[in-house]
Amino acid sequence: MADTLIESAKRAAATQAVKDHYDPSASYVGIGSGTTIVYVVEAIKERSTNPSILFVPTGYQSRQVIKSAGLTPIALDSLPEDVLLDVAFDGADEVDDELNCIKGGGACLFQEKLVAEKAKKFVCVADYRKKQARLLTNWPTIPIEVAPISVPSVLHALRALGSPSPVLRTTLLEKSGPLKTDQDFFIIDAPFKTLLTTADVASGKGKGDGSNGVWEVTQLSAVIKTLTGVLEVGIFSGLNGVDAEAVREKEGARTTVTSGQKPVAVYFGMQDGSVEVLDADGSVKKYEKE
Ligand SMILES: O=C(CO)[C@H](O)[C@H](O)COP(=O)(O)O
Repeated sequence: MADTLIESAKRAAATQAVKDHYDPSASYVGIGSGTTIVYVVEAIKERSTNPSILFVPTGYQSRQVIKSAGLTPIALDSLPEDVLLDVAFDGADEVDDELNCIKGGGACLFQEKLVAEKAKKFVCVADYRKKQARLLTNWPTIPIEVAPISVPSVLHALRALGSPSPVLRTTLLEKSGPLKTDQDFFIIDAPFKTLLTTADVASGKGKGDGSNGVWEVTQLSAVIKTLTGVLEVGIFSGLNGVDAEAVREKEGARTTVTSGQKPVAVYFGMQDGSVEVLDADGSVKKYEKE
């Protein structure tokens, strides 16, 4: 029963997100990974009238989902450097009040971040379990993609940063050893205390610099990213694509490398069948069950 509720919530959120953000005249659309994205692709398929749209996957599973729907995948690195995706859809493991996300539950965080950053707008789709005021409330760990040889040193550094028991993720069949990502890297799952938002820090709820083991989302992500051997961190924070573009327009060449990785909107399928949308501008919209 709970499972049916969760799947209906995912489908409702995906259908609404596609209705609001998928333009059938788009050229390039990013498609994330996980179970929720399957409903996004299903909804896109229903609306797609343009066979020339190309879909950019975030890994093996995502590519399979695109192909099974009869849509055309294109690798991210086949695109011209200056081309942006019109939109990218993806799921998340947890999303906070500021639209910061934890991703990487399915081990695809590196390519997911590349695709989110390449999109004019990244739209996140999730069910009600993922909606939490602060990250690391319900979802227990930060997924971190690392080079295999760096595992002992990264585990050691994470403990020093305040993660009590970071672990190397294994395959479901534990005896098969560590799970390998699409890059042939490994994943470390690191628990931390519940993360502060930037608003928490601004209002004096803590420095968020790791003192007493308490981190703010962006500061923790930045510190982990500096560890040698870390390819990417499963925290999507900072600017979103629309804000990043505004910075580029205002400041020109000096900041052309600025890219957004946060969603512009998150669609949550709720238990009562409605869909709640958190927008980057702080507004909340509700679509009642159809
Ligand atoms: O980040 C991801 C994979 O690395 C997924 O988007 C995330 O785990 C959500 O998955 P699901 O839709 O199955 O709950």
